[in-house]
Amino acid sequence: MCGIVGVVHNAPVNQLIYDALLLLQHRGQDAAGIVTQLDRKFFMHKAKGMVRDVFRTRNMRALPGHTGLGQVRYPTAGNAFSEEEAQPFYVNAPFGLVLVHNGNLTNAHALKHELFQTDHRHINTESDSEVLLNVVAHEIEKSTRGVPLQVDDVFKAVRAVHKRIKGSYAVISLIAGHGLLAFRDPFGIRPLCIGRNAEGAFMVASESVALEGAGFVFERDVAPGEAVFVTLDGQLHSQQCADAPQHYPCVFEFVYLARPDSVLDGISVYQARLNMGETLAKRVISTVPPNEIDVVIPIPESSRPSAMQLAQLLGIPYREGFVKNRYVGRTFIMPGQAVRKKSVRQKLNVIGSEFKGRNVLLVDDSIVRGTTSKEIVQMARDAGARKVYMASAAPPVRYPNVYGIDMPTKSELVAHGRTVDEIRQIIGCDALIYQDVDAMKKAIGSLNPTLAGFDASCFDGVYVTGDVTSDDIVRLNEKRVGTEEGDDDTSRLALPNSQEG
Ligand SMILES: O=P(O)(O)OC[C@H]1O[C@H](OP(=O)(O)OP(=O)(O)O)[C@H](O)[C@@H]1O
Ligand SMILES: NC(=O)CC[C@H](N)C(=O)O
Ligand SMILES: [Mg+2]
Repeated sequence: MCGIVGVVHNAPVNQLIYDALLLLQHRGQDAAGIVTQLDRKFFMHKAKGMVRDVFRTRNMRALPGHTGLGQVRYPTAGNAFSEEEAQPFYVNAPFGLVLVHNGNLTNAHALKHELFQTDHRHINTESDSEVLLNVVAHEIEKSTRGVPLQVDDVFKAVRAVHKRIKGSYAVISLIAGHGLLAFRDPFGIRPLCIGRNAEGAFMVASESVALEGAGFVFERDVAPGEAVFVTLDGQLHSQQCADAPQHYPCVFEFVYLARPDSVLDGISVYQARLNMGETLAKRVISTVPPNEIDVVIPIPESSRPSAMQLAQLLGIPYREGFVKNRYVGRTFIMPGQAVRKKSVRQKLNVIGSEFKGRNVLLVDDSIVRGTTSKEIVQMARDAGARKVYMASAAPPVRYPNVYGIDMPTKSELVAHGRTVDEIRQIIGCDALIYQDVDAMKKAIGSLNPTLAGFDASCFDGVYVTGDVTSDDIVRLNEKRVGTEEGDDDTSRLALPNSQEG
């Protein structure tokens, strides 16, 4: 996941986009970029780093114009350490296009070849988003050849794009001199919503929190497969461009990725997490008698709503036992296992008195590589806890994700090919309680019964697009492994009884 935003206004947009990106920072910490448009000229600044570091006053001054877009990147393709893969991407024809992308294409490799051989287009990075931009450019070129661009040409192009690209994509693009185009894949895997402000300006963003924070009012989600086109004078056009759209948003957005104060696809992320805490409480009762738990302690940040609800249902005190260093970012979306591991200790510190002599139930939203839980359990023991139980508001993460979450290899997932007791031994806790896959889907899905379901592939191995082959997964793995600076891939976890396949 990355965070994306686009604005069409009748006033300067640079600060609005900056503010929105700050509110989307939790979706990507690796690189950030903004493009604005004045007349027909694009102005771009992008670099590696967090929003605050990438944009200095001089950079902001150099971003004039009333239309623009931006992105915060969490790499899921290509190389996390490459500055040139920061977004937005630009091509000069047709018209001049810039594009930002949240998601991951599963056929980028084949498309890159096809673009070169058939469309005579050159891709200069390993980024799937550069491939996507070139497919969009080629299809707009085809649909408008020789005549001025009409709104229908844009939709025709998106229809063709849907047919060529596979995987997950929420996209915002600017067509120089014409307007802002946004579209979402036919399964609506990655989120995208539209808002308007009092002056009639439009903002399209990954999460509703970005709209609200920038003074816009949420209007609606972009539907799966739908394209919206906002002309430079502020006219909004929209059309369904997919043949058989079905709504399967990524369940991991609700588990971890999105901010709790966002509402995605009609579901409050906060309420989804409360509901998961409720169903998790039932699982806890059947594993550890509640009278053997003295205190419920969340692992900051994302697990708090679930832990709070769980504690309330069990009638056990909810206490803060870990203090988060607010200057350390999210560890899961950091590139490289070595840096992730070091960061857990830098990020979280114990309040010893909450652990000493107590049986504690630690609650996290998810256990992926096990980096956090392993460290945290040890920290609880070092602080004098008698028994350390661990509960995860999400089920075991057993399968690679190919739709924009950086867990491409089975071997890095602590739950892959292991029983819960084997995972418990690795993490080092006295009992380990996981959410159940169906219970999770029901807990979140009950908040919007109109959804067809969820992409929960990392939990159940079902890839909703229906076209992901094991070869695709291997290829996506190859692209990622070995790209992580300072990574100790083979020693990621000290696994006593590995059954990796
Ligand atoms: O098993 P792991 O591979 O360690 O991944 C899971 C952990 O990573 C995330 O926390 P993160 O620090 O990224 O963000 P948060 O502050 O939002 O909880 C998540 O909330 C879990 O705590
Ligand atoms: N997490 C994302 O959405 C990543 C977008 C794109 N695949 C990249 O790696 O830059
Ligand atoms: Mg966490």
